Amino acid sequence: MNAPASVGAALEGPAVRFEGVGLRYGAARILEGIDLRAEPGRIHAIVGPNGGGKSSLLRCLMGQAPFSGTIALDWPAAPGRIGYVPQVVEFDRNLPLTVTDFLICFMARRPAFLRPRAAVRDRIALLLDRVGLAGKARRRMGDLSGGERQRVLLAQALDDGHGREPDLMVLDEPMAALDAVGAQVFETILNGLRDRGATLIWVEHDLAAVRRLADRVSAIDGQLLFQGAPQAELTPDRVLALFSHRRAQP
Ligand SMILES: Nc1ncnc2c1ncn2[C@@H]1O[C@H](COP(=O)(O)OP(=O)(O)OP(=O)(O)O)[C@@H](O)[C@H]1O
Repeated sequence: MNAPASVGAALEGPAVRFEGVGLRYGAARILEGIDLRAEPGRIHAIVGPNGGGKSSLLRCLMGQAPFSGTIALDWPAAPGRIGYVPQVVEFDRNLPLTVTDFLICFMARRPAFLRPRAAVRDRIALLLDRVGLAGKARRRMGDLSGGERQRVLLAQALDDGHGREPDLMVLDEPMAALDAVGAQVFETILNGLRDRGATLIWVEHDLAAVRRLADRVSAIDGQLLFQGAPQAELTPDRVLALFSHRRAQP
């Protein structure tokens, strides 16, 4: 089987600017005054305590939450491709939706009950192999383990429907259920995208992984608490302060 031409091709990530971003749900102030800038060819991690607003910030970026302030994508040329790995997607065990059906919905832009074209089937096989799920194409989504489901969510973000990888990759705790091999697969994919020029914005709780992989980290708990290089910023004192931070109540 031939790999799509874009595997290994250069990517053109945008600079992503968040300026004074705020988010309220009714009276609840979820985010306030968030300023950060993610650069192409860099992995930008976002860390912070549960309920600190990390997923909400990604939802603002993806146009899924009514934020105030500015979020701008400065593409180097024409707007490129965006991949999004959400935190969780639940599937009913009785839903007759296989891994292949699920991926077809994203990649073929046509109903899953229509047989996919051979080229799409080949790309799905390639993607599943890449995330370590070869042989699971016919498994029902509801029957997958948590880690297997996370690998499928990663796979769907790696192909825009035309065999092209994302220039901007947005990931919400993609490693939460991965085993050691899955984490290794994930790290290889992340590093590969970064090395070829993608912009990566990555919400993560595993601070050791952030120190290992990220070029920059922003710590948020409703507001931006600190940001910079992970090795310099994620000191034991800073981490303790971050996770014992008490947010001001609205
Ligand atoms: N649609 C909504 N309506 C009201 N409150 C919401 C809504 N979505 C999120 N919240 C609240 O916003 C806050 C931030 O949630 P969010 O999921 O962004 O946090 P997080 O930092 O990603 O947390 P975790 O680390 O647990 O994943 C939480 O208190 C949550 O209850």
